Order: sequence, then C-alpha cells, then structure tokens
Amino acid sequence: MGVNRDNAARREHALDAEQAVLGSFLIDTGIQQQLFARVRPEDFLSPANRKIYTTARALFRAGEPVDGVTVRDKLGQDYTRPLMELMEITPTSANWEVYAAKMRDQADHQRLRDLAEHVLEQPNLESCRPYVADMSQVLSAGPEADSWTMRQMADDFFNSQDPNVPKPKYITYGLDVLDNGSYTELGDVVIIGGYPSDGKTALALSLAYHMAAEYKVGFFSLETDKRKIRDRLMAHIGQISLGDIKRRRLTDPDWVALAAKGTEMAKRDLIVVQAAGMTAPEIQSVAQAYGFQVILIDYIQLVTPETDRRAPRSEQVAEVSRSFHTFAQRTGTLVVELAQLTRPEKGAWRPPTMQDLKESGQLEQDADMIVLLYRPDPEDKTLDQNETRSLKIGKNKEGRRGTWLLAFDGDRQTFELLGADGKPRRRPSDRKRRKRDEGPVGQVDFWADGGEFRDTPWGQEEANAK
Ligand SMILES: Nc1ncnc2c1ncn2[C@@H]1O[C@H](COP(=O)(O)OP(=O)(O)OP(=O)(O)O)[C@@H](O)[C@H]1O
Repeated sequence: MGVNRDNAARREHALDAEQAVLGSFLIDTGIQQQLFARVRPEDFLSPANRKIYTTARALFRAGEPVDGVTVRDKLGQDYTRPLMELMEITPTSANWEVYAAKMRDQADHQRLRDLAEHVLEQPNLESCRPYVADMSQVLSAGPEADSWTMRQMADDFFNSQDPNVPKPKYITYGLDVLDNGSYTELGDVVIIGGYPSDGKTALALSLAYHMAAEYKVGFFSLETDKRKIRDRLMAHIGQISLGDIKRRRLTDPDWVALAAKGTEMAKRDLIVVQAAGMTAPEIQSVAQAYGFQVILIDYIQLVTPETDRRAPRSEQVAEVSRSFHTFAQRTGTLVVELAQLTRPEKGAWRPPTMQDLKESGQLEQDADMIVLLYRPDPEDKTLDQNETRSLKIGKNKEGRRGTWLLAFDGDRQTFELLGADGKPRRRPSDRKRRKRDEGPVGQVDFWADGGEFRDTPWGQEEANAK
C-alpha cells in the first residue's frame, strides 16, 4: 500500500512539473529556443503532455510561431481546453528550468526502475548486461549541457598546440586515400553509400579488420548471415579464393596462407553481431555492453525504426540516423553506417551523389564523412565493371573531397588503389592467375602503402565547398 501511495505521489509531482514546463513555453516565446533544446520528449511521463510538447517542438523546428492557437490548430479542437488550462495555471515562466530538471529526474528514475525490473526477470548474468549498460547510460547522462566559454576555449586551444602534448589520434582505415585525407575520430559518424552488390559489405569488412588491430570493433550485420561474413573475411585475410572456400576446394598453400595469419587474427578485436530486426537503441545497448569503440552497421536502412510505423519512411530513417549521431557523440564511439543509394531514373549513367542516400537527407546531415562506392560508367570500355570501383569522398567535414579509382578483387574481397599509371598496383586477375604452388601471398597491407595523399592523375580532387 505504502509503495503504491509513493508511486501515485511521485507521478502527481511529475505531472505538475510537466504542466509547468508546457505552460512556460506557451506564455513566453523568449525561452522556447533553450527549452526545446534542453527538454527531451521522453522526459514526459504523460502521453498527452508528450504529444503537446512534440507538436510544439516540431512547429518551432519548422520555423513556425508556437503559441496556444498554433499548437491547438495542429492537435485539433479537443486540445483547446487543456491548452487554455495550461496557460491559466502557469503564473510565470521564470522557473521552467527547475521544473525541467525535476521532470528529467523523474523520467530517469522511472527508466531505472523499468530496467531494474527487466534485470530481475533475466535468467543469467550475460542477459543482464544490456540492461545494466542502459542503466549506467541513464546515470551518466548529466542534466546540464556541456558548455565552453570563449576564454576556456582559447586556453584549451593553446594547451592543445603545446609540442609536449601528444598529437591527436585520427582513425586509420587501412586505405591510404582515407588515412591521409580525413581526420575522423572516435565519436564521429561515417557513411559508406553504394548501390546493392557494389561492394559496401566487402569494403566495410576490410575496414573493420584493419581497425580491429587498434580498437574494439563490432560489426552489426542486419542482412548477411554470419557464416557468409566469416567466409568473406577469411578470403580477405588469407588472400584466398572465396569461390574455392564456397566449394570447399582449398589447397595446401591456401591453408598455409591462412595459418600464417593466425597470430595476426588473434590480435584483432573484432566481433560480428547478427543484428537482423534490431532497433537503434538495441544495437547501442549491445555496443555498450561489449564496450565497442567502433561499430559498423550493415546497413542503416535495415535498422528497425522505433517511431510510429505509419510515419513516412524518410522520418523513420531520420530518427535512426539522429539516434546514432547522438550515440556516437555521447559515448565517443565511431559509428560507420553502410547505406543504400537510390538508383537514378532510367537514362544516362551518372556518378552517385550524397542526395542519392536512400530515404533520408538526415543521413547526409548527421555524417562527418561520406564515402560513395560505385561501379564505373558502363560506357567507359577502358574500365572493367567487375574489377574496378570508384571511391568518392563526398563529404569530409575536416578534410578534402575527391574521387579515386580502386581495383576490386571480388574473389578475395579486396580493394586496392590504382597506381599512377592507371593500373592496379597488382592486378586482381594477376592474383587470380597466381600459381597454386607459389605458396601464400605475402602481402597483408591490402591498401596501406603509407604514401602521401597527393593530387594525382588518378585521383581528381574537388574544391571542398563546405
Ligand atoms: N567469388 C567471387 N568472385 C568474384 N566476385 C565476387 C565473388 N563473391 C562475391 N563477389 C563480388 O563481391 C561483391 C560483394 O558485394 P557486397 O555484398 O559487399 O555489396 P553490398 O554493396 O554490401 O551489397 P548489398 O547492399 O546488396 O549487401 C559483389 O560485387 C560480388 O559480385
């Protein structure tokens, strides 16, 4: 009985705070910008209050005025009375921040209680982990925005340039055009866009394997079966034929090649997660539970949206995109999202652009770097459709953009930058022709040649407009 009374009192208290926050922005337009940036929809325990809030915030974000009339127009006549009451019972907007903090506390407390209930239902320690990770996430999210004054910024800048301070560490991908021309760090979002079957998964697996030498990497596969991932990785790592793996025709030299990579493989911290049907928060919980520093999502449009299923597809994808953007920043995780591109209307071939990212412009907005991978122009008879790919850096917030030609060896799931002579440094077909008795291919550095990022005849750079 006592517990129920406590719950009821807590709820009543929370609803008072919600009404005070809603009333505040309805009577005072001056606080709206700050309030809409600080108050999260999930802080409202009452669905009706949350609806008023999200409607008003959507109006504000669309640049529309927000007051009792405009919000009522969006919500319908049924809300006339509740909106009027909200304005009547709010004497001042001066205390909105106190009420917003109360709401946040209440909502976080409720979330913890819900998660604790889930923990109690779990049969073993392992299945508790995602919930405990979520609990620590709730507890670590501070209510205050992380702000920096100009003075603090200047001080920090001078300190950061001190020669005694270790240089910043940027992510290396094992692909020289990315390694030398981008400055992505943990906490960023990178998109690899491509049409189906153009090699996004192959490229992402190679990047994941490379990054796993330094970071704890999680590869979330929403589409490809983990055994297929395994075969592709082994073809890539051992530089052996994927076709031979499929047909179980591996020879002694192939086994030797794989065995030679045993020590290297053991040191790579790469975990493949079968993630079909997962939502963004579910992926994020698993990522936190495993402590991944880098996650790759194959592919983003397959992540199950949490929003209303009847909402337009673009809104659903936008929600997923924003969720990963916030997650990357909040947890300092590098998020690499694979994304499908919409094929252009029938007609002449054209290289894809960032606007072709399927179903959402939000993806483009949330990314720090966007890489597009595609087959060359079919009319260009000098380039083989199967063995060549273009790699375009379409968005590079802190670096240069450009387009490069790569040789793609599908049978070994390996990409290689084309040489200055316009030919692959090692032609895929040469590799295929390699005699079986030649033994293992010694080369591991499937892209990294450590060379300088240059304006080369085979890479055309574009002026970075942004
Ligand atoms: N044994 C093989 N020999 C040659 N090429 C192969 C072989 N196996 C697969 N490939 C090629 O590898 C590529 C694999 O594409 P991948 O699945 O990585 O593309 P994707 O962009 O992720 O596509 P999707 O979005 O449909 O998953 C394809 O171009 C395929 O033709």
